[in-house]
Amino acid sequence: MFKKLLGKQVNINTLSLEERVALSKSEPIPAHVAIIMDGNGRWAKKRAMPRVAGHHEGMKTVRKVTRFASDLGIQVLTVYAFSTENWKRPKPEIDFLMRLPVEFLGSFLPEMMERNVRVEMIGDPSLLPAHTQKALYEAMEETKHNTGLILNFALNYGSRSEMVSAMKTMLQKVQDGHLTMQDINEECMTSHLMTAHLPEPDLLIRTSGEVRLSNFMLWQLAYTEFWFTDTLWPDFSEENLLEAVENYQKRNRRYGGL
Ligand SMILES: Cc1cc(N2CCCCCC2)n2ncc(-c3ccc(F)cc3)c2n1
Repeated sequence: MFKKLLGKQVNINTLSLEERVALSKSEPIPAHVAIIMDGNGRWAKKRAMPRVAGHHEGMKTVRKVTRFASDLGIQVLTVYAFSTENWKRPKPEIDFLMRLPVEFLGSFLPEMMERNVRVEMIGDPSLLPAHTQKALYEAMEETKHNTGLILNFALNYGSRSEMVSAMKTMLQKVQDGHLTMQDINEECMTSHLMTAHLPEPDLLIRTSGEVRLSNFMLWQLAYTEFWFTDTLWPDFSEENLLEAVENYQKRNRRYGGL
């Protein structure tokens, strides 16, 4: 890929990662990047390892990508860690997955504090085990004043249930006289979603070659640029994230206009 540098066309494949980062930071960085982290089971299967080994490696990739996103100046990184549909998986796998937030936060929280990263979540935490909820709430409480990257975990999250919940709240407000029918519009709906305080995603990345949304942020992704890669999530690198951002920066977003 070629980029303009000081008036000259530069083949970025000849540059170091650091040089490409510096070049990328001279153009608009996507404020909000959302990632559907697929391919963990396949990664493990390719190595004749149990599925949970892929999930554990995938957790390390979350740490690596968080560091790089923070260095790039991305403001919000939303990662789809557990969907409402994932409860259908075998119990031992769910039990393992529910321990990953505890391990991640236990080991990475000090560095996130150093990096001024704020931990947030979207989804319904009430069904998560007590130890998972405890780790989450403690991390959100400890990082709530941080003003750097927002690391936003989608946990027990499903977009359709999020939208139904928003509609029920708006309907209740109309019944209670706190809203009128005229108040109900796209902005009102957006303000009743779990992501109301966040910018809409500028870039969605999905790994492992799957090309679908899987009930993820369906309302919020209306004008988001999509970037799909065959790379399995545990193999996803800083280079892959940079490539997605460079590709994003080449696109001319029209939001439906000309
Ligand atoms: C359920 C689950 C699964 C999970 N995977 C690893 C990444 C690939 C996708 C599925 C498996 N990861 N990775 C990190 C977390 C996490 C969640 C909340 C939090 F506050 C800190 C870390 C996580 N949670």
